[in-house]
Amino acid sequence: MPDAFIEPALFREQAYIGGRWIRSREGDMKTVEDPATLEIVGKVPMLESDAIGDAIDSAQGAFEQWSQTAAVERADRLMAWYRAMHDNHEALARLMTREQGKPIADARGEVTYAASFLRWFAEEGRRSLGARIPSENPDSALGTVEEPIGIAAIITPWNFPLAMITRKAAAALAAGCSVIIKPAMETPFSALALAVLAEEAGLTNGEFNVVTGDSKSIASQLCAEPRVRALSFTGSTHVGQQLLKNSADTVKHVSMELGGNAPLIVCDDVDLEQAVDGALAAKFQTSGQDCLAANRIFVHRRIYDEFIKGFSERMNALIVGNGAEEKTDIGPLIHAGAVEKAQAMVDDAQGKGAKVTGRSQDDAPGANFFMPTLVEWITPEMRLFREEVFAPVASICVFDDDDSVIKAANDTEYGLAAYIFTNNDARIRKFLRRLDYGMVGINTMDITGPHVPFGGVKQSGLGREGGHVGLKEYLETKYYCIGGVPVH
Ligand SMILES: NC(=O)c1ccc[n+]([C@@H]2O[C@H](COP(=O)([O-])OP(=O)(O)OC[C@H]3O[C@@H](n4cnc5c(N)ncnc54)[C@H](O)[C@@H]3O)[C@@H](O)[C@H]2O)c1
Ligand SMILES: N[C@@H](CC=O)C(=O)O
Repeated sequence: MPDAFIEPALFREQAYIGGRWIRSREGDMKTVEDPATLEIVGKVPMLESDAIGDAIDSAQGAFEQWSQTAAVERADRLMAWYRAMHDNHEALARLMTREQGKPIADARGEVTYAASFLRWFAEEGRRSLGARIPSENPDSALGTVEEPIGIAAIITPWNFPLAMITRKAAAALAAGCSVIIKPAMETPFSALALAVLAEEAGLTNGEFNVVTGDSKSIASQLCAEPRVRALSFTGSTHVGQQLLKNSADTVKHVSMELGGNAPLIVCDDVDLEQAVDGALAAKFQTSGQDCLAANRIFVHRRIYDEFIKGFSERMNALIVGNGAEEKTDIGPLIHAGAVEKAQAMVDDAQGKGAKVTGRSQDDAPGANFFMPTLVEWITPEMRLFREEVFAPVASICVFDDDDSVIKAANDTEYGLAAYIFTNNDARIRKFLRRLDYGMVGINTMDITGPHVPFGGVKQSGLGREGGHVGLKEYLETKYYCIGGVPVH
């Protein structure tokens, strides 16, 4: 049984398939640990392939009905689910902190963010409009209708255990698709809590399924299945590439939200306090484990010393601890491997001449914690320049002019988000045009929400989630031509 921090009504150690709660046939379970304390949170079933087959059958049956319901009825279900999330806001946040480790304030923010997609797509689903095409033949009427694509398989990461599911599932369900969710096995309980609330909202016929088990084999089965028409993945570029290959044989519609390597550029004309605030938030939110995290901070040489002074004072004041404590700013990393990777990347930079400051790692409050670290004089041959560190490590580069910083910022295979801090309008226009990224924040790092088209270019992904275009990922345009219709 979970401890008192977790609301028992939302806690399920079973998968949710076809409106039923399912255990594994052989009884195999996977243990989930609290990354802060290493205590066991609970266990989830390692489903066998026949259970995944059941999920596909249920989703197909559900699709045939759900796709035929009125859009307003689907909207009502999504709004009921939205309200259920709000009624259970604190319980969802606590469960997330327990299994993911993020500070409780961040978890509360994510619950609000995750629920916002349900409301947005409840509204947006009613506007999946077709079009009339002016005919070139006086006897024909031409147009398009938007049809739901079919079953959508949704595979999500551990860093945003609720929002990465609702951003996809709400769009798919609003469009008329049924969904099969495979959450990260580090954070399955948030997904299962979402299923408890989906059940309460009346999604009980296989429209919404959550399966747990071996990620690679479940993903392979979903990719190989022709009835699964869409695959929407959020996670690392490496796994995304594998899933793209696996989806080729059944020619699925794929949406990929992959890794980032965001540059954050601080020009010499800025309000320094605003830039320090923005850089701290862009780096340390979600304890640095965010696809939008500023992975490389470029600071103009003229303001370098002043920026570093303000940034490091504030960084060293961040409170590192168990996310369940209200005062915590930085929680644990997801597992020991993430700590090892961050240390190896810092060591690599130091070995190549970078300057490393910050509190000693000996002060870390547990095995999975990484103390906030500042690494200066980062250069392109260092791993911290090339790879996502996914830890509270701030990598700082210096620059002298606009052209060189734009070139350096674009010198990566990633292209998710970029940030600029400047008060010069001409510079804003130039950077906006030339930064090769899907999303650009100007004088802010607060760029997301249900209403925006979220997504990256290059190896950061394919497609967009959220906004009006988010619905399109789950719709096929069907063209029609009616002959023998005289046009008056
Ligand atoms: N672009 C975005 O919107 C966005 C949002 C959040 C996270 N991310 C990215 O996600 C990454 C961190 O998440 P992660 O560590 O969970 O990523 P990951 O790629 O390791 O895992 C993502 C999902 O894929 C599953 N998975 C892992 N290995 C698999 C395999 N071989 N075959 C099939 N499925 C497999 C996991 O169980 C999980 O459900 C970072 O790169 C981050 O930038 C991107
Ligand atoms: N912070 C992102 C998720 C990336 O990890 C978002 O806002 O969707």
